[in-house]
Amino acid sequence: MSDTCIELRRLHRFFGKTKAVNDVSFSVPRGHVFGYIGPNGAGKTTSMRILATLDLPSYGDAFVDGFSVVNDPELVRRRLGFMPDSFGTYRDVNCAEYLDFFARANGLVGRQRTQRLQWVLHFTGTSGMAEKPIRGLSKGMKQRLCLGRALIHDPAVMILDEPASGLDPRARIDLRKMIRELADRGKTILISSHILTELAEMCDSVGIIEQGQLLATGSVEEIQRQRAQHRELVVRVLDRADQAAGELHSRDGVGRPLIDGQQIRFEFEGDAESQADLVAWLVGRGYRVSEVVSHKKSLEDVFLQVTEGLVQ
Ligand SMILES: Nc1ncnc2c1ncn2[C@@H]1O[C@H](COP(=O)(O)OP(=O)(O)OP(=O)(O)O)[C@@H](O)[C@H]1O
Repeated sequence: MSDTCIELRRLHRFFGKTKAVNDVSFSVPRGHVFGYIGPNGAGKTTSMRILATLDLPSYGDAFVDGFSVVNDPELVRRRLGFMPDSFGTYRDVNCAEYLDFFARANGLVGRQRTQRLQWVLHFTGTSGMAEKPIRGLSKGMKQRLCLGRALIHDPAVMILDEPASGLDPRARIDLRKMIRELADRGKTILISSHILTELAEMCDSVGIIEQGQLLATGSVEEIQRQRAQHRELVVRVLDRADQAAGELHSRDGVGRPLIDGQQIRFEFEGDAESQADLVAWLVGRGYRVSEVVSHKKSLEDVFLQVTEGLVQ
């Protein structure tokens, strides 16, 4: 069994002039949760639909458990559970009937079907709702049921398109726990969101996409570390702040300084050592530095810095 379970290889999908997915490549190892993050219209759903064999690439290919979505869509479908961003549920059937229908559609029979159904109801916490009609379920419960539907044939790979959107905080935490547990049981999961912080805790790695292009991939820590080279510094001097700001601006790695009283605020590109060198240099130039504050970028800042928020 290969260690790579999901792979996008130079994937392209154009709709007329819109480059919805524009040369995207990445791979996800077996048992990992990969967060696919980007603003509206970035190309997440389009790539996920191609992985789920609901659409074809204009160019390039994608692989699920080693099988090509272009050449072996049937084999891909058997290995994959897809949860679209809006999942149709039938209002007048109950939860058990709904799941049973999809178990049958996936070819499960006899005891195997009954056992799988029981397990899915139990795992998704919907056992107590088994006999209840879907129309009375809360949004959180519907999402659990939809996750159950995607899980019913015990797929190796799960593709979840914004499953947390519209959920309350408690339901989000529950969803996160279920996804982590599925990964711990060996499933490989691709999950999308607009919000990096929503996925950061549960993902082994993330990919940030905007306007069809992958801007960054790696663990959240790696992406944060790369970007952490950019930090905001606030330096307070006791006098001559204007002059100090002018001198600072001429230094490498210093963005345009803003002056607020005796305080100078600027973007600084460098590690802790170069920050210490910068302060020593200021002191060496005769400025009396009374305070230095370094703001590390939050995950949201990192996301905003990577993407420009462009929508096509
Ligand atoms: N069938 C289609 N025909 C034409 N354009 C499309 C089609 N599907 C998607 N697009 C366009 O492709 C781009 C990417 O859309 P996509 O739905 O993949 O983005 P997304 O990242 O999933 O966004 P959201 O977070 O809003 O769901 C958008 O500009 C969208 O309008």
